[in-house]
Amino acid sequence: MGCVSSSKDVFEYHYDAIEKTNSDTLGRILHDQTANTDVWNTEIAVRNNNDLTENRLLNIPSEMWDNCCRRSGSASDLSRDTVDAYSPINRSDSPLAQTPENNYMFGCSKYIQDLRPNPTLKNILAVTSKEDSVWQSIATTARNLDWTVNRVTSSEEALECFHKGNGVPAVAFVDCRYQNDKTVDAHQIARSLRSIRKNAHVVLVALVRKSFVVKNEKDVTSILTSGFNKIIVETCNKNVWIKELQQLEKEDITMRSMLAQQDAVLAALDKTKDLVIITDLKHNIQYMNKSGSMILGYAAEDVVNKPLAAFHQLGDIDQITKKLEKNIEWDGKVSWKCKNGEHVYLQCRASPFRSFGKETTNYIYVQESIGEGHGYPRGSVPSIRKGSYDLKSINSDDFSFKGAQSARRQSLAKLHNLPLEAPITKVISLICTAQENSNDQVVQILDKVVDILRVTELYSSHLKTENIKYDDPVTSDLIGALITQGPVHVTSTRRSSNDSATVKSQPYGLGIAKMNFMASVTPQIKELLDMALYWDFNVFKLEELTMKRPLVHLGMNLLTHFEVHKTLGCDERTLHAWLTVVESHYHAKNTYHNSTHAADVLQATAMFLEKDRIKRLLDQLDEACCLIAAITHDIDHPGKSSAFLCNSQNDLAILYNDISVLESHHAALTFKLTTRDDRLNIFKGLEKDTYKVVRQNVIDMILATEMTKHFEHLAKFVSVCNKPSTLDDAPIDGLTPSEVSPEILAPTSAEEINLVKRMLIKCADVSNPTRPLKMCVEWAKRIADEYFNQTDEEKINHLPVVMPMFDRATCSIPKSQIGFMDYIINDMFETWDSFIDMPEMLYYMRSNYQYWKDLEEKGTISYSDVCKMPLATTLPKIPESGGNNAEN
Ligand SMILES: Nc1ncnc2c1ncn2[C@@H]1O[C@@H]2COP(=O)(O)O[C@H]2[C@H]1O
Repeated sequence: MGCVSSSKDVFEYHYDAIEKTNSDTLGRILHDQTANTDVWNTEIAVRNNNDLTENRLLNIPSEMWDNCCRRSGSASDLSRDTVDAYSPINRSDSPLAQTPENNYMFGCSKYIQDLRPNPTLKNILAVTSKEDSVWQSIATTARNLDWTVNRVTSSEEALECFHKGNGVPAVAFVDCRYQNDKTVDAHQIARSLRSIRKNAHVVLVALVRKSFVVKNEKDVTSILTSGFNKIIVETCNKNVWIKELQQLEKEDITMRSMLAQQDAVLAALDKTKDLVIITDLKHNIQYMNKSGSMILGYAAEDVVNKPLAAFHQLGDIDQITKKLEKNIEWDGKVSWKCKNGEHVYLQCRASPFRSFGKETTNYIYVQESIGEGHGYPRGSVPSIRKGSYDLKSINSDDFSFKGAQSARRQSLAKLHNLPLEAPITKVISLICTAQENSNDQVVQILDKVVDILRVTELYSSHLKTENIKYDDPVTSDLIGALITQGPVHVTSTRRSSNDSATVKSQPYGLGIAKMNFMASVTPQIKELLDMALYWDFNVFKLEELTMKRPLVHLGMNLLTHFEVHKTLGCDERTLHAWLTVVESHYHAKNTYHNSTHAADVLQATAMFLEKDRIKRLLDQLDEACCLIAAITHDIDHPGKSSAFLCNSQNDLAILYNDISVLESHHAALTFKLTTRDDRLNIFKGLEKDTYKVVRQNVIDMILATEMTKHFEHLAKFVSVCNKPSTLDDAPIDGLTPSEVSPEILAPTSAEEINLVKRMLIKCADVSNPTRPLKMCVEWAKRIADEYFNQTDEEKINHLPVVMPMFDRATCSIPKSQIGFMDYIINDMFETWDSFIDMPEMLYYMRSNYQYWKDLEEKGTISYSDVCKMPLATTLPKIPESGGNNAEN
């Protein structure tokens, strides 16, 4: 049997396919682009005694029969001049429209043989004005083979049969032997028939005289191009008709069944909510279903034959197509460009498709159906999606819990129909849609998911000391205390008689601010401040050199470096006065929460602000806010935790209703102090609206330092901000910034920038474990000391002991540091480093961690042990130095 091809290599390919598939009905056509005329150049290969030979038979003008595909008969058919042709697969009105580049093979015999033709299709219409012995032979043979045969005598009657629509014959035999017969006009019948889409698959057979085929190639072409599929030479030999009819049944009618099924599949694809795209091997779109058109907003003609990449938002289309070309399925999120400029981000499965044989013929992209308004540009999803929340069909079993679930989902469905645009309602809708087609187990799990999502504090951690399994009790105490809001719920409610929150250290007084503050500092301090923008800056040395006034010194240095006074429109004198007053409101007696800690946080903040990524994101007003927040974030810290203040019913806890007590106080006091005296009011020069912005920003950042919200802030930052930057030059996952979708790019919205600023101050606030070892250990001792003081005071005053493990005599300092780093520091700083790129910070973090681990292995190391210990001085140098070496 044969195949059709316009080029030798394709022919050979086809030859191979025939051999591999044992096909006896393969067909293929190539549009001949080399010819000037628009023709379908066809060749036929014939298997004859297992040898394949190639014959050129016909060139068929494509304008007459645009999707012709020719198939040879068997060798014996050819010898008796039977020419078969069929063309049903690629009608121009088919969505899979044929294109010059696009070649379709079809008719793999195995595939066809597997398909049983619909018996109602064994239905012949004989169109002839003369019922002679040839017709009788055809009719009798056909009826013996269980065909239904009807006869009409004119073109009009024949067309009426097709146009009526009921019981359209599968095969029409048209008598073409009498060229002058006006009652049966073969060309008119063929053309009228083919002009109606539903008749595209009717097999039209021309009954001709032998002389017609032998002598008249032009007429053969003319008959075929008018729409006939087959030309059969007249004969009364019933064996020939048996063979023809069997062949018709086995191949042509089956092909028609296949095509009907294909139409049904295409209709189904048009009805599905999923977005379906089919491409050819060159990744040009051949088909997009109606959902696709509606979701993306393109008409079929906008996309057909266009490269898929043109509708793709991400630069990773190459990765997808490369996988497909290796015959590997691809599963993931794809961002498609809509006609209106928006884009939709859909879960997509892309698969290679083999029509037959071993070679891929197409690629199919199926995008997960998602509910109304979820991911689609607004207004672009038409009523096709209506009813997608009809949940009646889900689990209509009589189990009562299912009934309850169903009712719940129905009420959720109602909720989704409200014009709510909140992301969480979209997410819940998506889940409900997913539940529609899920099994009971998945439905129950998704119900739980919905329950979790319904709580408002989506990002807040629900970690509770009672349900976290900590490695050791010190960690449990520390992390539990840090992340738990409000008072500790224990029986004792006795109020502290010695409420340290009311005890403030004396302010230093304003003094006389010099215009050139730096000129007044000692050379030693000046030298130290020259290192203010290095990560190993020694803030303890500054504390010592400035007699515990590091904040004013470092503050003046860094605020003028960032020209904060210019941004705020104030003079240096005001800046100095303000810093002096702020520093005076830090409690020098606190071992940790004193102005040295504020200076340390300020220094870390300034370093972060110097990072390229941050510089590109923040403007000067943002920078000023960050620095101001860092300076004031712990102002008037009593050296006790919020929990302590709540438990002791401190005035601040009462004022702030046990909610974010300390952070609220730091923020409120910052503005109270700053604005009550013009001489230190650094905001005095700001416009009203700008002041509002600054106030909001500073408050937001100070409140962000509250550790009970740590996981909430971190999760938000990770989910929203930790993406590649548009402005980064370095390739991101192999993509250049221009190839990366805007939606996965660096944050730009005000809210996203806020998340970055929150993360920035949070990291600065707890950066001490990422400092050089000497400083890291000093901070660890200081915070532990402060915790011990609190425990002591709690015990003395019979208050609930917030962190009982933090007992000066017994607490293991390495354990406390390992716990703090395991739960709070390591993940946060890995995340932050991946955003700002600060290798020295990570280097110290990791080596300090190892230091604590090594110590821990030696057994319990108490506070006094750590105080006595000489520090390891042989730490390896950091790969890329962030500055001088504080170890020295
Ligand atoms: N090295 C450390 N070890 C244990 N806890 C710490 C350490 N550094 C900071 N913290 C805690 O983290 C908290 C961050 O917010 P605060 O400054 O209010 O109080 C801080 C301390 O309670």
